[in-house]
Amino acid sequence: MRAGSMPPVLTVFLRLVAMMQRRRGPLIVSVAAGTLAALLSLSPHIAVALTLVELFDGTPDGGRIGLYALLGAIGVVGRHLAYGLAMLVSHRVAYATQYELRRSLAGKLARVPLGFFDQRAKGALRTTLLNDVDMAEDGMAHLVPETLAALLTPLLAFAAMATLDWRLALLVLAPTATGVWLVGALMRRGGEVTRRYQAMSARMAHVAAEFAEGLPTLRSFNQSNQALERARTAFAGYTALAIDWLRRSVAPAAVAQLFLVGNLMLVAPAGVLMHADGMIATDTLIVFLVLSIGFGDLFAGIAGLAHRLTRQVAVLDRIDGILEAPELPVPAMPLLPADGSVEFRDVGFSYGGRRVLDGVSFRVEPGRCLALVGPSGSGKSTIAKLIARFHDVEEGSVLVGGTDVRCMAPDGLHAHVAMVFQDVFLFAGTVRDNIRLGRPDAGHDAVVAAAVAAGAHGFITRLPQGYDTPLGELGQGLSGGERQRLSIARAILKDAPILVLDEATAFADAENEALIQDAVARLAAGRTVIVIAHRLSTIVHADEILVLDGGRVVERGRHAALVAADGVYAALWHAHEEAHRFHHGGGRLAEAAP
Ligand SMILES: Nc1ncnc2c1ncn2[C@@H]1O[C@H](COP(=O)(O)OP(=O)(O)OP(=O)(O)O)[C@@H](O)[C@H]1O
Repeated sequence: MRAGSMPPVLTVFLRLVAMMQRRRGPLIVSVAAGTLAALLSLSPHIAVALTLVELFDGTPDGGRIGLYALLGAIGVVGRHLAYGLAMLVSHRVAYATQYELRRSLAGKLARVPLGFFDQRAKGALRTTLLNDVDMAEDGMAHLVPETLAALLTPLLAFAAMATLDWRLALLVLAPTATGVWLVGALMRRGGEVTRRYQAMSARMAHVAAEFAEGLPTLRSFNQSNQALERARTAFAGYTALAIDWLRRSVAPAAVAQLFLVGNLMLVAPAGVLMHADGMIATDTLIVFLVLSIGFGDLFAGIAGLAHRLTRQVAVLDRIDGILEAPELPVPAMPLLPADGSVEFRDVGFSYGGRRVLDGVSFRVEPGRCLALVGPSGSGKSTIAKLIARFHDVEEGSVLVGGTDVRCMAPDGLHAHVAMVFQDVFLFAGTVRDNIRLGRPDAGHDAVVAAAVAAGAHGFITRLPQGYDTPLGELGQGLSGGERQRLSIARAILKDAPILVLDEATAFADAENEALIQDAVARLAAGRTVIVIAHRLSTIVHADEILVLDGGRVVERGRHAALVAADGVYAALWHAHEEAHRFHHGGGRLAEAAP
């Protein structure tokens, strides 16, 4: 937490207030109405006190007693009206702030480097945008006004009591103040436990999701016992932590609660002694006895409020984690790419201090094909991502169309580069909308032409509503190959001069593979292609092959020369030939590039 040694409750409170800062006026109205409501909650006590005073007077006046009863009743009604007003105003403020918060989060996500999404699970982002913002709304609508009212009301009530008799007023306050201090101490200790509790909940959610999604695969490999064990451990850990937390906090919380409402135990004997000594009048004693009961109630909710505030810590941390994420600097006068070339000049790059690319240089002329080959983890995908500026390089430079990507506006760069990755994202919308992501203003004919070229038209027309068929979330109901062909149709429609391709056929079946290779060949024709090759047969005609190992270029050249050199590539090639001795496909992608 940034606010140093400040107690977490206070920091969270101030952060919530800061979020609502722009709506200070309505916030003040809400707090004032909430305070009034809490003060009016004392009205029955005051009515009872005044009635008792009247009764002990010797000559009670029925009319006056009736008036006190009426005032008490009006107070109760007024309390509910004031509370309603406080909630109405604070919810309006909170919902408006929540909307702005979601808008700034979404806006921020549109500006952070694309590499930002590598590091976090998509589920976590969804949780922050939906659940965390909802939780923050609860914080803003309820916790801020209620906490302020819960603190202001006793202060005002105390001031009123002090005008009657300051000594008794202090006695009313003493146990409550001790209780508040205890609650604070409890919260400081509880902050760490709450964090651990939330981390454990997140871990349990992760294990549960993995368990539910992975169970079919695990069971088919007879490995479900292990997963079951992992899930059991997580569930047990969660329960143990919850019980530990309960054990540590219940007793101190009960003691704190006792102090918060225990003022009558002090005021009653002290008041009676003072009355016997003639230090206070009977009226004053009655008023204090009755009010000290109500005064304790004013504080009763404060422990609950403080606990709910501490639970906001993780929520606000996650929201701030997004809002404060660094953005890529965008040039004031962006330049445009001049052609379809791609060049790396001595590029060095690390992920969080771990070096993954070192001194990588190459140049692909417009319309040519460069293939990236190498073992898993050698840096192929990282090179592909740096072309689209998912991250900024640490050393050297990446040039697209002769222009450093850091000198371009993101829109300009993305219009110039199409990426087709194995991990196809389809959103809930029609097939047409999904293809149109490539060019939102494209007409029906252009969409169909792209689908035809991508070999997707056939299966689309067999769908119940053709191009208007709504796709379930993430394109459920389509096969892997069909999803890939939709993503190729998208890229064809986009018609960018540079294509970065993670060779998408690795997991397709034989029929799909042929279709996808044809589609990719049509997509690649006439463009600059940088392909991450998993199957060497598809890149034998590439203009240059870059062999990577541990983030360095260890060999480079054309296929024939590399095989002849008898180095790393030749070994990979022989292994490939061995594995595909009976396989006769391939060679089409690189043939398509001139
Ligand atoms: N977002 C990330 N954060 C941290 N490390 C990463 C990240 N992405 C990749 N890496 C690491 O960087 C190295 C290079 O990864 P990269 O994905 O570029 O390799 P690759 O050659 O494409 O591998 P593969 O063929 O398995 O896809 C790997 O060691 C990988 O673990």
